[in-house]
Amino acid sequence: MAFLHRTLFSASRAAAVKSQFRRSALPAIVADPFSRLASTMVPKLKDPSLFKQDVCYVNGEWVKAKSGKTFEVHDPATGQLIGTCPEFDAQDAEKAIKAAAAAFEEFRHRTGRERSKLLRKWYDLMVENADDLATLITWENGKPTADAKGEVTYAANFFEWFSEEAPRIYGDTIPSSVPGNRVFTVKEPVGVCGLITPWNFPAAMITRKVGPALAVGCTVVVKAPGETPYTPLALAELAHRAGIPKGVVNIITAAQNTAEVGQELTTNPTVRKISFTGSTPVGKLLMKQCSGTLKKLSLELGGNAPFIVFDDADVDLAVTGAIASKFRSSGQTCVCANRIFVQRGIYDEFAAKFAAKVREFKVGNGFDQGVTHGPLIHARAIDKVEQHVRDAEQKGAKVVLGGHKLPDLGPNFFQPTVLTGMTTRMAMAAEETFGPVAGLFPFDTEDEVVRIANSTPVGLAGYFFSRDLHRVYRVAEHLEVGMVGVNTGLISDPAAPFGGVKESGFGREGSLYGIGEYQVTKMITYGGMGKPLQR
Ligand SMILES: NC(=O)c1ccc[n+]([C@@H]2O[C@H](COP(=O)([O-])OP(=O)(O)OC[C@H]3O[C@@H](n4cnc5c(N)ncnc54)[C@H](O)[C@@H]3O)[C@@H](O)[C@H]2O)c1
Ligand SMILES: O=CCCC(=O)O
Repeated sequence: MAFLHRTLFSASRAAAVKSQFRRSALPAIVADPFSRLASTMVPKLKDPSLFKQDVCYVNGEWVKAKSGKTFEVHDPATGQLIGTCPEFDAQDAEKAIKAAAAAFEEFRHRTGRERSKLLRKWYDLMVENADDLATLITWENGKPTADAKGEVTYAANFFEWFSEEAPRIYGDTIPSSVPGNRVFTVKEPVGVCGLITPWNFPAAMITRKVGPALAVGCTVVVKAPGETPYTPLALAELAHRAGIPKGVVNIITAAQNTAEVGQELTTNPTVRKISFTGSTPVGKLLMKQCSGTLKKLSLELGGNAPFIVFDDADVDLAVTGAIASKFRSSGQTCVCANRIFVQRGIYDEFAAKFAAKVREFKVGNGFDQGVTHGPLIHARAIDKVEQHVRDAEQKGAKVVLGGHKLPDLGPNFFQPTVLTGMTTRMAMAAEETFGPVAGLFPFDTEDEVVRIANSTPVGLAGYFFSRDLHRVYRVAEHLEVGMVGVNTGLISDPAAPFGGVKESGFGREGSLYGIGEYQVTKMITYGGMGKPLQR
């Protein structure tokens, strides 16, 4: 666990990130894929063949969109073109679904041990190619290299975890209430799965779904996010090298056609399961679309995490936890602290220590040395952050630190911001900011803060800091969330069930619970059994 935390979260601050940018001149090994972009800033890959341009991975082959259409992908730090990707449409997606359906007939009958070995091989390849995967993540997502490396480790660990689960899929023997009957259950793979993932963890959100799906014998069509398609396509290349049979993993891309491809995945009767990570409005739409064919569904949606610091907490520990939870990936994770509640007796001390830590951040291009926080993903994200800060300011909050865009760095950069004097009338109290803005809300009593913490339609993660054992149990039990961090701001772990309640969705990813999301339970009754032996 400690290792995971180190790799995931503190690496960006600790490591001196070596700049990987080169301008113009490209050595021979970086020949084809980058050649037409030679005048832009191009990061160096050790293995350039991991950069897949203009092709998706379907039925074990690299294919273009039937229409020939492509969309552009831009570096969020520089705005420069990274490359183009196929604009798949419903027909292209249908081909991928057919490939997955054909592969399912064979793959479902492989033994758990065989599937385990395939996942393990894929894991090994991710580890071997970690530097290149991290480079792709930083390039298209913007997070600093050290954080991107942390994501690769986190992502690969889902394959490792589920490779270990694959050979251990058990059913039950059930005592029947009917004399002579024998009742068993077997766990079967649900079938072809449509997996739709967001840009904030270009690798980990995919492996967290694909790992359990393959472990139990499902086949998948992954719709990669239009903002960050190259990391998923590199994963597809590694799947190919790992010997994953053709059609078992298909990775497709779309930007403008996203809704059309989503419609195909959610309405095609061959697809038996949809797993989606993204915003609550899109999750609701996909659920509606799935209702026509009653697909099994997992929805990992938006949050609005309360982070509560009681006056009996270790303030320094709480500050460290709040920094990690709030500013991970520049605030762009669904489990980031969104509302930081601090009990009045320690409010000023906490605010001062917290702001001092934020002041140490270095914002910049994720490839640059010493940078701890990168850009946001796009202009829409910047607009939302700006709106939340201005709204809070107008309603009386004090901007202690930051509060503005950083146009000198690029259009997608925003200052890490600390606001004090927050109240529940402000937009940040009700909406997920998804950016580097920490609003500190004062509170007086435990009852009050738990009531406010729960007064939101979503419930993904919640955190609190306290040294009172009774309070620890009480508050953990009363928070209406799917995941609670007590005296820690970091809860993500492939071994732990990840998921929400209320409008944060349902289903659990990672852990042994993650396996069940891709299975159906079949009950078999054998009648007329159990007669006594004739002596
Ligand atoms: N609970 C979690 O595990 C989790 C993880 C990451 C992000 N999120 C949430 O995601 C949101 C941020 O990401 P976003 O703004 O990109 O979310 P989004 O819902 O707009 O997009 C997420 C993914 O869904 C795809 N998508 C969008 N509309 C679609 C449609 N009609 N049909 C099919 N696919 C469609 C997008 O291309 C993208 O790949 C936040 O609310 C965040 O909390 C949740
Ligand atoms: O943003 C959502 C996922 C974050 C995580 O897995 O820690």
